Amino acid sequence: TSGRLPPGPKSLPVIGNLLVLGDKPHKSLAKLSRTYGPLMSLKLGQLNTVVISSATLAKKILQKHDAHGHHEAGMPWLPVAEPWRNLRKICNSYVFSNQRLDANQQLRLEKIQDLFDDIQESCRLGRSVNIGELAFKTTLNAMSNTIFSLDLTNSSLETAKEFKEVVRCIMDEAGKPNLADYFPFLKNFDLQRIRSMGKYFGKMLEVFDRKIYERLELRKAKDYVQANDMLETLLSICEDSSEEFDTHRIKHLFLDLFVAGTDTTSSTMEWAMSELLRNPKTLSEARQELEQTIGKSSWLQESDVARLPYLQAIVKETFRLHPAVPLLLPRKAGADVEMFGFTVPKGAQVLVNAWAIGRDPNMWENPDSFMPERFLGSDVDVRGRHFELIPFGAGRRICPGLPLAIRMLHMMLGTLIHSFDWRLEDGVTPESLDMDDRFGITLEKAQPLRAIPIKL
Ligand code: HEM
Repeated sequence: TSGRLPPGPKSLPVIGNLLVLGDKPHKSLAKLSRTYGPLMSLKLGQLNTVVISSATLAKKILQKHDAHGHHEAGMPWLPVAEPWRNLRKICNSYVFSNQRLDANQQLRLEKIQDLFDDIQESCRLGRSVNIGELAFKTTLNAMSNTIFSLDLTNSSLETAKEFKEVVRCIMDEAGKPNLADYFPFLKNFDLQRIRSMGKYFGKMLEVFDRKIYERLELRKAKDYVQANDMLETLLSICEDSSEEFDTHRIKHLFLDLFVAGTDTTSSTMEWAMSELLRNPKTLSEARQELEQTIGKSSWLQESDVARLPYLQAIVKETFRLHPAVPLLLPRKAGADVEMFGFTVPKGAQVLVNAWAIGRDPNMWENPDSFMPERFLGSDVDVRGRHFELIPFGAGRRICPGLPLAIRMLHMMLGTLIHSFDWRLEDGVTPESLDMDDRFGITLEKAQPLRAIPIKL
């Protein structure tokens, strides 16, 4: 191998290119890639980092299987979350499968109705609402309902057996009960047997059941707006409950399933509404579609979404411009990888700039404009098959919460549009609405969106 690194800016000793990142790394990296190309290398501190900024290269890196159906693409990327394979398996087959989500959609609809009631109340009082906060509360509640509702008592024997197998497999792997300990939804599954697996396990289930419910349901959504706050809460539950809890794993699990799911979904909602308020014509077209498709007075159901192409296009367009996780999750090269004559060295961190890819002028016409129409009659979706639009990543690390997030977004946004008209606060016009973003755990709006609901 030539050992030649992909092109990139000159780096300083010790800190490397850390300074070029600034507080909006997705933007600084996109800008740098216009100079150095879609395969670019930097040094973040001592860490070799390769940044991918085109759909073509993202496809190469993220796809597990190559086009010819060979088993592996042959790229030795170390999955960062290897121990989570089993968690993912559970997620995919039991928590977020379409069958399960269809079965418990009523539980989410209840939370959508709460959302409606909250807005209705503000309507009556003529007050503005904080869209992100409302979306946050709704997502969090709908998500806990979804995740904790998992009840295998009604499932076929086969499913139950399979599930048991997965649980056993997880426990064998770690040599002691651990991962499975933290799933409150296991309470519905052969509880006696699980309890008998250890004091540790049983105690965990009890504590989590009681405390998580108390805290998630009763505290105000804004208390959780900071991911760290959520984390502190969870850690404090663990700390004052037992000396033995493996806080590291708990941290991961809940970060993954709650913080990852809640902040991302609610901030996407906030972006979508912001774009609609900036584009009143789009908003009214979306409302027309809803009225024509489901009528003026009925509730939007998850099953209606398939018949609402314009609403779907709005959600896609929001994902394109405002991917909640703009750099996806970092990958690591497990060995030297040759690419287009360059070497991505072993151990290098690989970032995929989904934000830059969504705005790549080579892929998108008028890349910076909000134009949902571009998706009408196109089969491009966000499920990891079209690499110009990968807000959920792609390949085997693709976001496991995608099916839930998609349902929640269409339901929340659809309900907001279908049931109310919206006005910006005094002094704010569609043109002057602040669309600045802030890079953090998720890419969120720097200025929270407030809007005034009006009864239709
Ligand atoms: C708009 C909503 C969401 C967006 C944009 C989003 C985006 C992402 C992205 C980009 C990744 C990394 C994928 C990669 O690097 O290839 C990810 C991972 C993950 N997401 Fe989501 N997500 C969303 C909602 C959710 C929800 C609702 C949940 C759970 C209820 C969830 C749970 C997770 C988990 C557990 C991972 C880690 C997977 C792993 O490490 O293998 N996400 N998400």
